Amino acid sequence: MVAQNSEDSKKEKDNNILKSTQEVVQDALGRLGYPDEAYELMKEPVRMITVRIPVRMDDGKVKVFTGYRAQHSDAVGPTKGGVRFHPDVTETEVRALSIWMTLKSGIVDLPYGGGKGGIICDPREMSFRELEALSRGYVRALSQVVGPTKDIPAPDVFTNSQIMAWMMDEYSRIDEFNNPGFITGKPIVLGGSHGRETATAKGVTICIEEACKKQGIELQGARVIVQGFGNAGSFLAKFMHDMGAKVIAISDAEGALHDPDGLDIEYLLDRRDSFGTVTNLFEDTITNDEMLELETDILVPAAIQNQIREDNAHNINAKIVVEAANGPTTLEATQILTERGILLVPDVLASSGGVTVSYFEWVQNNQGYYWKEEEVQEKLREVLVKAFNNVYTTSQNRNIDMRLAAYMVGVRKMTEAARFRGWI
Ligand SMILES: NC(=O)C1=CN([C@@H]2O[C@H](COP(=O)(O)OP(=O)(O)OC[C@H]3O[C@@H](n4cnc5c(N)ncnc54)[C@H](O)[C@@H]3O)[C@@H](O)[C@H]2O)C=CC1
Ligand SMILES: O=C(O)CCC(=O)C(=O)O
Repeated sequence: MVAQNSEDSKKEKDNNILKSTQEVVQDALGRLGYPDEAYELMKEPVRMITVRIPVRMDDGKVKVFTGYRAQHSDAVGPTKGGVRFHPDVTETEVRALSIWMTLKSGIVDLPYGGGKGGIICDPREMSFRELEALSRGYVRALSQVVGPTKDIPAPDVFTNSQIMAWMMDEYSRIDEFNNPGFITGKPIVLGGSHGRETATAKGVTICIEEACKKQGIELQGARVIVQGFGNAGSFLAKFMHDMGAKVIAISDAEGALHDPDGLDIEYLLDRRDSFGTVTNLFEDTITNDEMLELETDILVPAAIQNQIREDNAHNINAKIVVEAANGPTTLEATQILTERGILLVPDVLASSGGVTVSYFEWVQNNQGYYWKEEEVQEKLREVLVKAFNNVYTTSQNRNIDMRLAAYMVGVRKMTEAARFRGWI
């Protein structure tokens, strides 16, 4: 009964996420003067695929997993976006995530539409061999509809460069030649790009720097809270620490650590496991909800959806909220934070560093010529600073919050492409 209830509540939350996304997309398109057809086209993915993947588990029994791939829009170019492995993945969540990927590509001006995938599984409870079989099975099931000119996957929650390597290998076998451009976030030796592993956190860092400049906050000595200690959160905590900010709290799925004098980030990075869990090594922890309400200068949700909601938004005690995660703040909470004068830098802008360097990886794969780390970092900064200021200026000029402004910037490319193609 409890499981049923929590499943229902997750479904309800995902429905709300999709509905809110559609609401803001419609508002953004309307303000730009596009016809209703533009919204009809944009409100759902053009293609939604469900796959069933049989995997022989280590105990000899076959378990059948359910996976999804949403291809939101191919108006601009191939679809692009990560694949998450998580027990709570739902079809609705993947649909919403694919719309956000179209917005991200529009905001940072990439030649892609949005895509997103997910498999309902708990990789923390699976062996290496089982994970490999699942990753390969997912690619086999989707091989007709993905590929370097069709739909290009990448890492997301609980997936990493090893999983990308297995997927790339499987696709290359099916395609009968080595095809690194099929997927991004690969290990460097298999055609991965320098800087992809840290790209999401680097992009968030650049947005924090820009937001601090606008709000007159000195980053040196500023207090920072980071929710989630995986790919996005742990590198972000490190970058903030290296830049002289004071990371006073971090968390993972098990709980949170708080030290008003600043945490020992190097030690925590050293001790975290491959799923971004570290708080289980400590006795003196607080909950994620308690952590979100601590007084701080900068709050970065870098874990999962629905963390800042109507019921806790009034208690958020930060000057800036920068969304590294996809969908951590509900629409109602966005409004409350904005009314309270808290600057919220939305996910579709703040977390777009990952897909930006994924694009660089794909370009390098296509040309077979690889860039130095400095070149990647320089290009990433150029893209993110421009995107941040574009969204910020739109928000100031139109007197709207940064989320709506980001959506206005993000919807334009896809809609213009669809118009030129004669679709709307
Ligand atoms: N990896 C990437 O390149 C990108 C990731 N993102 C987003 O960033 C967020 C984090 O992704 P990654 O760092 O890649 O994932 P990850 O799998 O590396 O780390 C996830 C972290 O979140 C924590 N977590 C999971 N459930 C939680 C809960 N209920 N409460 C608190 N913490 C919880 C985990 O313990 C772990 O520390 C996701 O929303 C993802 O979609 C966005 C853009 C790109
Ligand atoms: O790197 C990519 O292609 C996609 C990253 C992603 O899934 C995201 O930004 O949410």
